[in-house]
This record gives sequence, structure tokens and C-alpha cells, in this order.
Amino acid sequence: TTIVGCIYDNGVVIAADTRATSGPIVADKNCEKLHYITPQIWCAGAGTAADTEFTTALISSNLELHSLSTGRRPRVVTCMTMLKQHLFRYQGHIGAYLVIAGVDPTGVGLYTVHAHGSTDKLPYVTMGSGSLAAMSVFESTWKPNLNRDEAVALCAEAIKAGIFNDLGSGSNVDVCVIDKDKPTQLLRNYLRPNERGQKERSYRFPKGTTAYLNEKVITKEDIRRYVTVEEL
Ligand SMILES: CCOc1ccc(-c2cc(C(=O)Nc3ccc(S(=O)(=O)NC(C)=O)cc3)c3ccccc3n2)cc1
Repeated sequence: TTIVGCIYDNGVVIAADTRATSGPIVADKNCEKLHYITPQIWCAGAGTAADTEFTTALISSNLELHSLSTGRRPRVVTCMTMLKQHLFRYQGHIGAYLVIAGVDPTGVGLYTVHAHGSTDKLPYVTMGSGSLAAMSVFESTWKPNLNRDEAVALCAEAIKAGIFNDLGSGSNVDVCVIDKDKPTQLLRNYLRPNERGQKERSYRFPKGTTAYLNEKVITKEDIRRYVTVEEL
């Protein structure tokens, strides 16, 4: 997994690859790693898929209740604090590595939360097995006061670095743009850098290519004869 986040002049962008693995096996080529928390707070998740999914859903629910109770709009730092306290309580056994991003009345927020409960607040962040490849893009290209399009392009390039240099990452690039003055945009499959090309020729084998040594035809009547009345 490669997940990233980057602040820009009027908001924050997060992005993720779409490969889900089970050991060395690619279990899903187009899974979703960007999770909804509130309309203007989203979370990118790396680690155990069920843990990231359920942990973000739980905090999303608790944050909505908190917002209703306080009568105030939810804050990114509140979301981060709820997540870190929950993960710390479980001493790392919940395998969730999260990038929390959003805007609220206090401004723009971007945080990382690790499975053991440690957190960082930074202008750009990466996590997951592809985090080092992604961070190389940020460290060589990031600059202050990026605009929206620059931030989207930078995050997409950072995810592509993970996709092409980390075997735990792959397939497509999902992006989410959270802006102070515009509705949040979830850009599912923003980039598809690994689409299958057209085959040069047809590789279908003609009927009869593989010889077979014998044939046994079982009719419905045969099956009826084997299945006794009691089992029907
Ligand atoms: C007592 C434990 O101490 C720890 C201290 C630090 C970290 C840690 C982990 C990460 C990290 O992102 N690890 C990580 C890797 C693969 C996936 S994955 O989803 O691609 N694959 C699997 C199998 O989870 C997720 C997370 C990380 C990333 C960026 C910068 C710093 C980082 N530090 C973990 C444990």
C-alpha cells in the first residue's frame, strides 16, 4: 500500500493506490483505501483492510455524535485524537496506519496516525509499504504554497512511485481533494497507469487442441436415478 497527503493553499489532497494483497497474492486490483469520515474530513488507510475500514467507520460515527452534542462542525484534530486514543488502547493490535486530512473552522489539517497510537502533523506525509518511494517524490519536488492542481499532480506522482517501485502497491491512483471553499471531490481511479493493452493476436486454442481419452455423459435421468425420493 502507498498512501499520501499534501496540503495546498486552500485545502488538502490525499491519495492512494488500489492494490489489496494477501501475502504475495494480489487479492483485489481496484480496492478503495480513501475513507469518508465527515463531508470535509477524509482518511487514507494502510495496513489490515478490515481494521482501517472499521476503525474509520467507528470514528466517523463517534465524530458525528460529538458534532451533534457540541453543536459545532467536526475538527480534524478531534478526529485524529479519537483515532490515536482508540489505536493506543489496542496497543498496535489494530493494524491501521492512517492519513487524516480535512478542513474545519480552524483551517486545514493533515495528520498521520500509526497503529500504536503515535501521530504527526505535517505539510506532506506518506505511509504504507510504498511510503519510502512516495516520500522520495515529495522530498525532491514539494514546495510551499502549492495550488490545487499542483498538489493533485504531486500526490498522484507520489502514488505512482509507490505503484511502480513497491510490490505491495499497484494498479490505479485514487485522489480526494478537500477544499475550504468547494465541495469535496473524490476522484476514483484518477489515474489508470496499468491498464491492459490490446493483445497483438488472438491466443484462443482451436477446439480439439487437447486430445481427450474417454467421454462419459450423465443425463438428468441418471441423476434422478441416483437421488432417492427422501433426499428430494
Ligand atoms: C513498536 C512499533 O514501532 C513502529 C514504528 C514505526 C512504524 C512505522 C510504520 C510505517 C508504515 O506505514 N508501515 C506500514 C507498512 C506496510 C503497510 S501495508 O498496508 O502496505 N502492508 C501491510 C501488510 O500492512 C502499512 C503500514 C511508517 C510509514 C512511514 C513512516 C514511518 C512509519 N513507521 C511501525 C511500527
